[in-house]
Amino acid sequence: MIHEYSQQKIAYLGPEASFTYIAAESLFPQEQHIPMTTIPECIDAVVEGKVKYAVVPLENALEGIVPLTIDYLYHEVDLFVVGEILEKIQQHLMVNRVQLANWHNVEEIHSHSHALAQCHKYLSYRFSGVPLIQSSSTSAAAKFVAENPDRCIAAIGNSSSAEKYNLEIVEKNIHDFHFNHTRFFVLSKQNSRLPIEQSIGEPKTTLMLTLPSDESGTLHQVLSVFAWRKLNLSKIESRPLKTGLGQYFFIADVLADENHVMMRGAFEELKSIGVTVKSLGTYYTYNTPET
Ligand SMILES: O=C(O)C(=O)C[C@]1(C(=O)O)C=C[C@@H](O)C=C1
Repeated sequence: MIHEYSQQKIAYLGPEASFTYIAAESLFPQEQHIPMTTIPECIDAVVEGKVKYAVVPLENALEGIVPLTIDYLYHEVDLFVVGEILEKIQQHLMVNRVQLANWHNVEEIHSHSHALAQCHKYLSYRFSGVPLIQSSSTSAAAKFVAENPDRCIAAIGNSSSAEKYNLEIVEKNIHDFHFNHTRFFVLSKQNSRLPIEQSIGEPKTTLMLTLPSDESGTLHQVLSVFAWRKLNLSKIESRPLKTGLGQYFFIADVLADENHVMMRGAFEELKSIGVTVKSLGTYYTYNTPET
């Protein structure tokens, strides 16, 4: 019997050659990559069943969390994380080849807000006063520069964008700190794990914790639930609940499987102290080739 391979659809923050595209392409080289304009559009595509998975940025080593991703997962949808991709981020300054001779005098610099922030020191030293224009992604910025050859403008992004949109890199590695990596989530409707080998490290579980309001010592209690069970938290961070000042939920990454007996016990104990626990599932980490 002949089995026909049918490609799965993977939504990503486009257009092609964004950092998110590189992450999606590295983990799903055989699948069909569907570009979206915003992170919520990527996430909604999974909810609506238009794609199997979405790849979205979650956290950058220099700039921290991507609030839109985590807030949308908490407030708007019920999805699971089935994998995590780590990617090395190198930012370059690029211009249209038509403007190559004028690049020192660029009138605007376009990029994603995270990318602009990762190059803050460089930009204020070399291009003080030049307007920084936010785009929906680094590759969208590169595409914009390619489509406007008569304007003396630059984009910040990766070398794939320069290649894809036929731009010239005029300054390489302009990010302010050498160790620049971004974490991406692979999201799915099913609480499962990706059937892909070559993962690195231990299984990780991401939890969203909502504490009972205004009770002293609750966060301390929450931390001790994990501490005495020797459950290692690799991250804990708060985000506003959007119900008023001083009200937060917490995102915690635990280096353990959610089905482990210690984790089950932790969930029970958290419930008993009034904490609402939403698990986004247990998943493994994958590296992009150059990470
Ligand atoms: O703009 C892109 O290329 C993206 O994939 C988005 C994004 C982000 O949201 O942080 C991803 C990685 C980099 O940190 C910069 C931008």
